[in-house]
Amino acid sequence: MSHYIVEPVPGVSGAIRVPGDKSVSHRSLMLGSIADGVTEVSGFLESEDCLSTMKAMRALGVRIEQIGPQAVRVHGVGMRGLKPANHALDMGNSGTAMRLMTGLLSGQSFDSELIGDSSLMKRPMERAAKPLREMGAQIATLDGKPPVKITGGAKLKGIRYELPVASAQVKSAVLLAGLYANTPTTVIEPAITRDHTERMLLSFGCQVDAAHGEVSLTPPTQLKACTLEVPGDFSSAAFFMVAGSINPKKDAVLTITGVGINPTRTGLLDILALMGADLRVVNHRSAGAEPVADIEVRPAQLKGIHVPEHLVPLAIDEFPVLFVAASCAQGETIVTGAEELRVKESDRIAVMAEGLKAMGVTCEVLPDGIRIQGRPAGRNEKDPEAKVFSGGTVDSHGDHRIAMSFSVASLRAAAAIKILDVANVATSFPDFPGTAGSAGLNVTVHD
Ligand SMILES: O=C(O)C1=C[C@@H](OP(=O)(O)O)[C@@H](O)[C@H](O)C1
Ligand SMILES: C=C(OP(=O)(O)O)C(=O)O
Repeated sequence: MSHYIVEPVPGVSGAIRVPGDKSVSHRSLMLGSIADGVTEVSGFLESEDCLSTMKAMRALGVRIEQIGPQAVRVHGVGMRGLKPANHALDMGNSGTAMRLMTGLLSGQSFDSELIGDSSLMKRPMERAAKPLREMGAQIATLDGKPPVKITGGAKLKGIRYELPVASAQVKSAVLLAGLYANTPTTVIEPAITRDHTERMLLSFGCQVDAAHGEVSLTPPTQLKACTLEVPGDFSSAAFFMVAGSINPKKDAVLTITGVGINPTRTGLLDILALMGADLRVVNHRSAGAEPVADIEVRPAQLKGIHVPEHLVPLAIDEFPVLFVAASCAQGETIVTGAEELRVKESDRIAVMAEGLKAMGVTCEVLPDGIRIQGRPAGRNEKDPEAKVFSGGTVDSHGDHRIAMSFSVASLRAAAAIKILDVANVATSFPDFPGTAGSAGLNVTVHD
């Protein structure tokens, strides 16, 4: 099992680029595959999660070429052109791939089975299966978990579905099945979640209307291939936003270039601003349907806050690294309304609390969040170099975001941090140690 050794460093600075957006990359393969014509994708994230989706689409008969670094060409087969795979489709570590594919495969004429790694096999799938069954799909799960078995040939009807949890994956699964329904489908969200599916469907010529927390899709006769540009992943940039904020190097600027700043993803910008961070979003431009900018980060003394609950879904993958920021803040940070963190690649509340405690941070696990005491008692709160973390060994429990978050903690650690079970960092950020190194962190991989 591989691990990281992360040595303390004087600070981070300079300009870095993070790899392509994972959510957008998955969707580009799925929609490109069922479009008519050839879809070219640039900035594609060649991470294990997206490669699981690529393998699945290939197994369903789609020709996908990797035509250069981060560039793929998808030879769409049309909405009715997918072929049955001759084996179960392995979605690896990816909840997004499994839930979106459940929606897409519900509308096909053939049977499919979806499996995944040991983490994914424990994650809840009924949340997607339930509305899809209401549409007429035939889906079986095992005690609500994978394998997900989809019986083909169902005649789908459009539904009006009120999501019980704020989930872009469930919303997207219903919309993808809605492409194959005989009437329009509407999804009502309890809170705003990422809208990449809606934006990309529009790029493929599909009619999607979104307003007042409702998204409606009119089933198209075809999707038209297009050219897609994938922006840098905000969730990967998040590690460096926190690194630049807790940076012990005075007056340093860390710039992350080409980051997707879709407002349904940027909750961390708002949360860090409330904590007193100095983040500047500059050089606004767009990558097709997605807004992009550069983000400049300067060190700041953060203060603890109660994170507003409406920001939780807009920052859902950023909480592990936010907990690192909160540990460096003055005073207490409270997160509530975030029970979804318990059903990600790991229980991110429990696993982060375990690691923070192992490094001397006082925190209390709540059923739906956490309470973190910034700065362990007795430290000089005025000294930007005060060490917040003791160093030592933490276990990521195979969760990529936990491993990267504790790497960022090294900036304020008294000694090296050994992070266990880090291979899954490649699911979202294949060269994290390299990019982290160019910002000034010292992350080495060991077997
Ligand atoms: O739709 C997506 O691409 C994603 C949605 C979120 O999951 P939920 O929908 O389960 O909140 C997020 O955590 C995941 O990393 C990616
Ligand atoms: C939760 C995540 O991904 P997924 O649900 O696709 O496994 C993530 O990347 O943090």
